[in-house]
Amino acid sequence: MVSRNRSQVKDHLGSKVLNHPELRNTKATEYMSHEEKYRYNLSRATAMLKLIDEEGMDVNEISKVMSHTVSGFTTPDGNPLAVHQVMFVPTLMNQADDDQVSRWLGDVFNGTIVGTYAQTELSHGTFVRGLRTTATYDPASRTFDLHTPDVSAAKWWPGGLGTTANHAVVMAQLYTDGQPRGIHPFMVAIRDRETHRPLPGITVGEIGPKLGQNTLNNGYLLFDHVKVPRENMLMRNARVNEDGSYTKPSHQKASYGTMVFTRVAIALDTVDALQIAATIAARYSIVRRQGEPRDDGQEPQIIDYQTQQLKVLPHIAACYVLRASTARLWEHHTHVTSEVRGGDTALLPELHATACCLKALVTQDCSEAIEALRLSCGGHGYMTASRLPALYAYATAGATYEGENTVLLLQTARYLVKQAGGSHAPPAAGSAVTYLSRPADDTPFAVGSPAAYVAAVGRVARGRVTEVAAALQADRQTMPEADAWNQSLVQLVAAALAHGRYFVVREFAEVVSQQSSSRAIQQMLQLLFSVYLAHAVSRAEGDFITYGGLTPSDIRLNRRHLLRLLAELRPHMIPLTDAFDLPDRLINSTLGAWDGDVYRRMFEQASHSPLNTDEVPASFHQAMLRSKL
Ligand SMILES: CCCCCCCC/C=C\CCCCCCCCCCCCCCCC(=O)SCCNC(=O)CCNC(=O)[C@H](O)C(C)(C)COP(=O)(O)OP(=O)(O)OC[C@H]1O[C@@H](n2cnc3c(N)ncnc32)[C@H](O)[C@@H]1OP(=O)(O)O
Ligand SMILES: Cc1cc2nc3c(=O)[nH]c(=O)nc-3n(C[C@H](O)[C@H](O)[C@H](O)COP(=O)(O)OP(=O)(O)OC[C@H]3O[C@@H](n4cnc5c(N)ncnc54)[C@H](O)[C@@H]3O)c2cc1C
Repeated sequence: MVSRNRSQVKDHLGSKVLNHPELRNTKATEYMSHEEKYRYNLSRATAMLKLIDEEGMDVNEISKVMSHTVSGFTTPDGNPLAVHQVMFVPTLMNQADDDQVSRWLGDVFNGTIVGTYAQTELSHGTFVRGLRTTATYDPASRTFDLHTPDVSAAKWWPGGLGTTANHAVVMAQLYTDGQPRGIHPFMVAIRDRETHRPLPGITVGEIGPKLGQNTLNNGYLLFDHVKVPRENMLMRNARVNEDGSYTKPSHQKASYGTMVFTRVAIALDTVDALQIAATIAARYSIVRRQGEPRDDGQEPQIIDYQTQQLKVLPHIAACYVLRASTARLWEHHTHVTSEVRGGDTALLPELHATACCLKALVTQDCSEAIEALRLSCGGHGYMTASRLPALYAYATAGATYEGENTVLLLQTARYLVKQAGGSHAPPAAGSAVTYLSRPADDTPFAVGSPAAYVAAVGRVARGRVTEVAAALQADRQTMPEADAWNQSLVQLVAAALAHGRYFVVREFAEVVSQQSSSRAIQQMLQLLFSVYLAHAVSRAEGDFITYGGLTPSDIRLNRRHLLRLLAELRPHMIPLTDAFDLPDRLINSTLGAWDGDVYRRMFEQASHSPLNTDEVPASFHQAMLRSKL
């Protein structure tokens, strides 16, 4: 199938998804019960899966239909099949051997097997090595015994596990030949394929309400000595032979591959949520007029307040910059994964380090930005029907799942300090860390020069990383490793974020320089880039003085420069958000529709409140009168 660019995919989806017979008629779910919401979202998620199958979509296209933009329309309260599609299927494809793939994938694609990715336990999420579910091999029966030693080791969180999945990839501590072999993946049937009842030895259920995505259907799972055939350990990487002998994987962390993939997918996808929020806030900021009338007798559009421009416009620039860098990461992931499948794992450490820091940077920036955009819509931004609360709930979940952000930044920092100290294999050509082994870029700072800003961002990253690497090295001489590491945690996290910021701006600088289709587009990209850079400096002025070579006078100039740039960007705000190409039904917000008919839509949504059905609700007689208030 010919690969389509993002916009073409949306056009294609526009007809396929929005007009799909089982998807086109949407219902308001706000007043549904938990169970009704689940049923509604599950039936729509199933229709989407069928569509993916009928269309024969490749992974890039699946990523678009599973994206937040589309899922807000198909499964507004969370997709109970998301983890099946984004984690379970990719795990089978990348970690099952060829025999296993041919054994299971037919049933996965015909919908007989529906799965989840069961890793996190009640007492362990971050520290994967600490998981306590065991898989003990018995050569006599050629089975693994899967067991949950106590309730704190119950699997807790997996999406779709609650009531949807009948299989799980279970991450468990492997014991064979009496030896612990670390965490490995096992394909486990948890519910009967026909009756959907839990299989013997399995306790399973749903964990309860959350901040958002309540139909993601997160669940719990316990095993009471459940026997699993030897052939159900995923064996593309490590193997357990019939006699119990163990063959190591080609890379120690090969079984963590699904997490790398999902981090990349989350980074890419969270920008979609930001694009929706930015479109809503931009449109509302034009429609909304409030304040002392101006010379023309009209109250001002709120976007003409300088403070409102600062709340909205830098986040539109961020949509462009983060979209470009996460798309590049996605391409890089595809390349490295094919190398790893061919047995060459040389690029894996850096991919892991980059995926960790971009997932963290993007989810952190996007959740902060969406909250700022929600506040920019005043009271109406607090309404569920604005869609902004749900967008925030979605983005902020990304800061926790698939590796809590602080923990992921520390993984990146670990790689960076090793590179800075020369104790890691030297980076490959084109690596994102070569700047650490070169002299600092001494391009002098000048407002108005994106190249000078990029150089300063690079000096901050270099300064942060080398400083913390030196502090760590010094502490290691006087205290145990764990204490030395803990002593530097805050600075390590800051160093990893600074490195992530440098990655992002370098990638975008390249995108701008390679753009040749139109001078006007290039100028617009340059303006967006300038806004992003000036805003980045304004958010971390101390860093740019300490490490970036900026003076207090540069900082003052940058503040003024940013405000001038915002005024320059303001007339382009609507075309720039229209260019995200988001149909109203995908935006699904009272405040963010293309025609700007905000107030009529707000009344229309209020008419759905069940409390408005009767002029005097029954509760008045039942509660208020009886209690003689
Ligand atoms: C054709 C059909 C195909 C289908 C394809 C479908 C495609 C769909 C596509 C796209 C969809 C996009 C849109 C959708 C977007 C998403 C929607 C989201 C919906 C909801 C989904 C919710 C999902 C959430 C799921 C989860 O949360 S699962 C649980 C995740 N858990 C974690 O992430 C735990 C975090 N902790 C860890 O990862 C580890 O514990 C640790 C912190 C890394 C430490 O590990 P460990 O203790 O084992 O490490 P050490 O022993 O200390 O060793 C460290 C060394 O190891 C290296 N390392 C660590 N990890 C990795 C790795 N992953 N890879 C490589 N190397 C690794 C590290 O660098 C150290 O190396 P050293 O050299 O320094 O020693
Ligand atoms: C909506 C949602 C969906 C999920 N879906 C799935 C799923 O499908 N499958 C699955 O297996 N899991 C899933 N999870 C679980 C998720 O992956 C974990 O919650 C996540 O990895 C964080 O782990 P934790 O809960 O143990 O956090 P904790 O590690 O307990 O974090 C608490 C605090 O401790 C800090 N901390 C912990 N360790 C360190 C350290 N070494 N250094 C410094 N600070 C540290 C953290 O920074 C954080 O501030 C989901 C979670 C959510 C919220």
